[in-house]
Amino acid sequence: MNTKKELFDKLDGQQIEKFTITNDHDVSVSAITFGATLEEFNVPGPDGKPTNILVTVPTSEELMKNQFFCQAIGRTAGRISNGTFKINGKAYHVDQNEGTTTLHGGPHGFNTQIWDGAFDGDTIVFTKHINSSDDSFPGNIDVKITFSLNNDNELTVTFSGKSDADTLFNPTQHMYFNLSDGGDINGHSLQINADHYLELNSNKTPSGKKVAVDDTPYDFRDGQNLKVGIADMKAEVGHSYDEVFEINDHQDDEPIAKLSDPETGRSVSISSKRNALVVFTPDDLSGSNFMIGKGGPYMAIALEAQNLPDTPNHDDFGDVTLPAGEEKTYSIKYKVEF
Ligand SMILES: OC[C@H]1O[C@H](O[C@H]2[C@H](O)[C@@H](O)[C@H](O)O[C@@H]2CO)[C@H](O)[C@@H](O)[C@@H]1O
Repeated sequence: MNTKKELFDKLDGQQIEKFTITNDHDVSVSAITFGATLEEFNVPGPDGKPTNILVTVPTSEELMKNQFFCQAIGRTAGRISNGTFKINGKAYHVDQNEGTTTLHGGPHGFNTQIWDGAFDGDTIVFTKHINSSDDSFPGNIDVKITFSLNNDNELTVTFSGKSDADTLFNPTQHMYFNLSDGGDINGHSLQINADHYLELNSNKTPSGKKVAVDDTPYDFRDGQNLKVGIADMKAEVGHSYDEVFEINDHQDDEPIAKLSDPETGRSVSISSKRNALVVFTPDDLSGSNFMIGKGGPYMAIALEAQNLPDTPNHDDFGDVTLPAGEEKTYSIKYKVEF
């Protein structure tokens, strides 16, 4: 296992650092301190050259455009309706960044912060103290995000939070994958361990209704080709995937989803103990300066393991409260095969 720290770029005069871990199979992971962003998850290509299976952009400036490319998301992933929620009966209102909705932690979420970075052995450790006055959520919170890679080609991202007042904590990593060698994701296949998805309002906040996936393009239980799925979605629903799947009860280490590319033989299995996976297949990501030249339609699929969004506004969505003084930790594991 090798580690390396280098300068990535500068943002507003501040140095953005890049931390890289490489394992014994030439799989490597690089994260930068702006937005706790994963810039690279490389596997050896057929010619032995590193092939990045993440779709992201090459500068901090471009990350600022807010597409959330492979960035850390928090305090709360997904949308909070009207930026309003209650914790133990007390009402809170946080800053909105999408009309009346708070998306991905609002305008000052984890993805907008410059994190303090260091190695702890082979593990990349990013920390940040975020005041309530910085992001409008209740409680001053200490957050730690770690990225580790083992010799089984497993990347684990771990989020820990501790706040001095009751707050919400539902973080994720906004991973955009493309397992091809320069193509799109149309030939990829996706399997998800989910019997239900959430019905969404026109502003993409959950209506509260959970819908069975049976006989719909939302049924990924036995695996589904994405081109077929997207075409069926467009025909039956009117748009491609930007959906919240409720993950079935499962063993802790049983993957919740697997993305595979039959053409390159690459796959990523995602493990998480939480109850949701967001799947987002943007129709066209042209216009950004992508790291690996995969511009155009269906160049990436975002897979975001998290708790069901808008949690406190729905009785049966679970609990993402972080009580004052308690520490909560969530991990997401990505196992790559090639
Ligand atoms: O501005 C970029 C895109 O922002 C939204 O997409 C988000 C999507 O709705 C979420 O479910 C997912 O978790 O994150 C996406 C990135 O923020 C807009 O809906 C989309 O139209 C924009 O292209």
